[in-house]
Amino acid sequence: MPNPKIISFTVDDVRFPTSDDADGSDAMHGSPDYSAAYIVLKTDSDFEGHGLTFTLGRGTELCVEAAKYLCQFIVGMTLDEIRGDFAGLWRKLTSEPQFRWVGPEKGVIHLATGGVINAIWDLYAKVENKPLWKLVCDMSAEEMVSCIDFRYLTDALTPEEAIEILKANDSTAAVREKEMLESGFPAYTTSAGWLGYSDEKIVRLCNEGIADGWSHFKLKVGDNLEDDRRRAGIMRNTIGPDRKMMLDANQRWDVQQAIDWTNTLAEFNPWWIEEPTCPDDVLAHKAIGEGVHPIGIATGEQCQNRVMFKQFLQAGAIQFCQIDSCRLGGVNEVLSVLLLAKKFGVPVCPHAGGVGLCEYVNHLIMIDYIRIGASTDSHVAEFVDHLHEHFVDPCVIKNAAYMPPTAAGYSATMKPETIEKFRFPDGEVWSTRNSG
Ligand SMILES: C[C@H](O)[C@@H](O)[C@@H](O)[C@H](O)C(=O)O
Repeated sequence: MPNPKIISFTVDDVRFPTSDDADGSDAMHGSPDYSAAYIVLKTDSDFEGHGLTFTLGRGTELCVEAAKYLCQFIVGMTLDEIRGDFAGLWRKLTSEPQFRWVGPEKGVIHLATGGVINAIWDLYAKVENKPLWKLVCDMSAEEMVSCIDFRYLTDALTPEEAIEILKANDSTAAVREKEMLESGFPAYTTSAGWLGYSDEKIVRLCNEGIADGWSHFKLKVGDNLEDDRRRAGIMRNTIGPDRKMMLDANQRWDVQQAIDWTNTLAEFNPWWIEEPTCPDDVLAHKAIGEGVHPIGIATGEQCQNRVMFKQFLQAGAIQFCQIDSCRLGGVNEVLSVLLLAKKFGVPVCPHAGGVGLCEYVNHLIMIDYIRIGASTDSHVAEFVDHLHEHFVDPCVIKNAAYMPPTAAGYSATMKPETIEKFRFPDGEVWSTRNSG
């Protein structure tokens, strides 16, 4: 097996201007420019590792600087050295004394950790000539668990319990892998329900979604209650009584407001309310859940790290666990949250509304289904239909299901022409705007 050594890196700020009809618009962020700090690890061979952060607009500048800082620590390391103690490297990066203070394990520095760690996984999978999901699914339970830093987790999950969870699924994993290769993992669409869309556009997109086989639709809410009642009614009427509708408030409310607003929309039979309040407030989610039952509580896209997820799960504060492939510190930390969710019996429904997130998530749901969660009951992964054309290995959706990626790596590689055109500030798209 080749053993490339990381010898240098580049980190670019790649930004996509908001689309005219406001794809991506929500109650807290408006219609942002989707962006990425795009990391390329270069080696002494032809192999490269590519990773990215999902960021909005100018926030990318901070992620670029943080990623450059972290990359310094892996230059000079061989892949064998990294995989020999992957949890050790993860601990080293997240515990770096000069930078730990600006986290720890949250915000810009943790987004950058995720980007760098995922670039290493991309390199690792390319060297093994496997898509990332297959690389991880082929690991023994012990190997997989050795990638995880269990610091701060052992009151809820020990390495021994994690190994037990994985081993209990071993004998049936091959059947699930075959099933994924044949029919894929169930997905839901957010693309019909952005806040900036007209009523007519919601109806048209829902009808197109139904024709394409979608059975789960998400609606952004939280800006104006009357508008939300009208829009939720339109979506429910268009998709009919049997398809699922989910609501997403992007952290807009305080506790009582969240309860009242959600209950006003209860007549439209939503399945979950997502991010009703501050993403760090475990007890508030618990209280909202009690106040809106039987509507479930979903959160995770801004859940900082495994420790926060641990508390949401321990407190019974969420009914849907929305891991985020870029917010968490890479595959290593994602694995720990998948295992925690399995232990607490909460379905994992990954967040993917961002650039590159669907491409990453496609691998993570395969790992969860084949080796960890092992169920599609109430498990459904987000799909957002824009910006996939910039990726060399874009996700594939068939009959409203994610199909397992087939190319080697972790699917974050962007097309060279995309980097050239959208790099900030000198790419064609931005230099023309800036001078205009
Ligand atoms: C700013 C982004 O578009 C978010 O609105 C998006 O990630 C969203 O919360 C989602 O659930 O997909």
